Amino acid sequence: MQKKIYIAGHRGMVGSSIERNLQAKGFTNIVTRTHAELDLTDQAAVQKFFAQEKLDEVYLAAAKVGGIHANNTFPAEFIYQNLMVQNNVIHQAFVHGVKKLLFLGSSCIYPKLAPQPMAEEALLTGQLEPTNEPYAIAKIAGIKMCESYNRQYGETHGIDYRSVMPTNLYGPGDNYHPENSHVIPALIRRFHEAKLANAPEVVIWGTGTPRREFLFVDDMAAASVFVMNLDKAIYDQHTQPMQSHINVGFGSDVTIAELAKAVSDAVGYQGKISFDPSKPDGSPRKWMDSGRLNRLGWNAQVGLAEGLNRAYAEFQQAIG
Ligand SMILES: NC(=O)C1=CN([C@@H]2O[C@H](COP(=O)(O)OP(=O)(O)OC[C@H]3O[C@@H](n4cnc5c(N)ncnc54)[C@H](OP(=O)(O)O)[C@@H]3O)[C@@H](O)[C@H]2O)C=CC1
Ligand SMILES: C[C@H]1O[C@H](OP(=O)(O)OP(=O)(O)OC[C@H]2O[C@@H](n3cnc4c(=O)[nH]c(N)nc43)[C@H](O)[C@@H]2O)[C@@H](O)[C@@H](O)C1=O
Repeated sequence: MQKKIYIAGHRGMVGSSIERNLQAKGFTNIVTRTHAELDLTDQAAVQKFFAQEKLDEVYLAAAKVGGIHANNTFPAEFIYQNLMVQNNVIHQAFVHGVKKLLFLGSSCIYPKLAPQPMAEEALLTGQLEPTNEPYAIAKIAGIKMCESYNRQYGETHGIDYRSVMPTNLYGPGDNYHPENSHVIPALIRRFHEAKLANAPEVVIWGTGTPRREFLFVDDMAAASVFVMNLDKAIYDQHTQPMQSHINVGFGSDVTIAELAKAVSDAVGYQGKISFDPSKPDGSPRKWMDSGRLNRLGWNAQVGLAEGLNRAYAEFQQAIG
């Protein structure tokens, strides 16, 4: 019989891509619940769900997610909801005999001024970026929770809980909210609306100088499935019990000004691009060292220009 796999957050950008990836590989025994059907911050409901379902594997892609403005404006929601979701899912997975779990963290776990590119060893070596510190603290707790359960129960209970740290993601299923989204969906919407309105100028938040590394979501899903299925001896050989997370990046980064030009090209907007330095820049740079994952045999496939074209096509479909 096929293993029974739960994708937490299957309606989100990454969770839906993981579901498509697994379906394409022939997996049919996939369990999902919408947020309305199962609120993962509700401990009793999560306990009941795991007791009923008897799962083999869990992809934990449900989280409270947003861009720099949302993180800065709703810090209480970001720390509370993320800690609750991951505590409930990881703990109930353990209690109900789930052997394999993959936790999705974020590149914002690393110090604001970490040496670039940021290797896994940079974790907990310095101050975090203030705009997303509460979210980052929750994500660090998730990594440490997986590691702690492995250390205490790995041998006795045969569990193997892993963590991947995605860089900034984009693609089909993204959140295109004008204020609360990440930069790529925000700019796709802004340039698209400016093109339709023949607006002479589009304003980009911040100075345009921060650098970001962008990964297309289907690459992230492929990396998640790859890491989940790595042989334990190989995974253990490339990680350490208290340094077990794996970075997932594209390999190179761009400035926000360069990104804005690339998005305007993808959308076909021909007006002026200007910057509003009164808006926060966030981290100056978050370029990940993905050498650990590359040595394990995985590399990103979708470049930024192609990924932006695909994201814009999906955005146009989504808005009808
Ligand atoms: N997008 C990015 O750039 C990055 C994402 N990540 C991480 O990747 C993972 C997936 O992110 P992404 O797909 O972009 O996020 P999305 O917001 O697209 O998806 C998250 C999903 O989780 C669900 N969810 C949130 N809270 C709950 C809850 N209490 N109970 C049940 N379901 C819930 C959401 O449902 P609903 O919408 O109904 O609330 C949504 O479907 C997250 O862990 C995120 O932190 C890491 C780095 C970058
Ligand atoms: C993935 C990551 O996402 C968040 O961090 P972030 O990397 O700062 O992500 P962002 O996409 O929101 O911004 C990237 C850069 O882009 C600039 N920028 C310009 N114009 C817009 C704009 O219109 N919207 C947004 N959001 N940013 C803009 C913005 O000022 C910043 O310099 C974390 O909180 C955390 O959640 C996390 O892990």
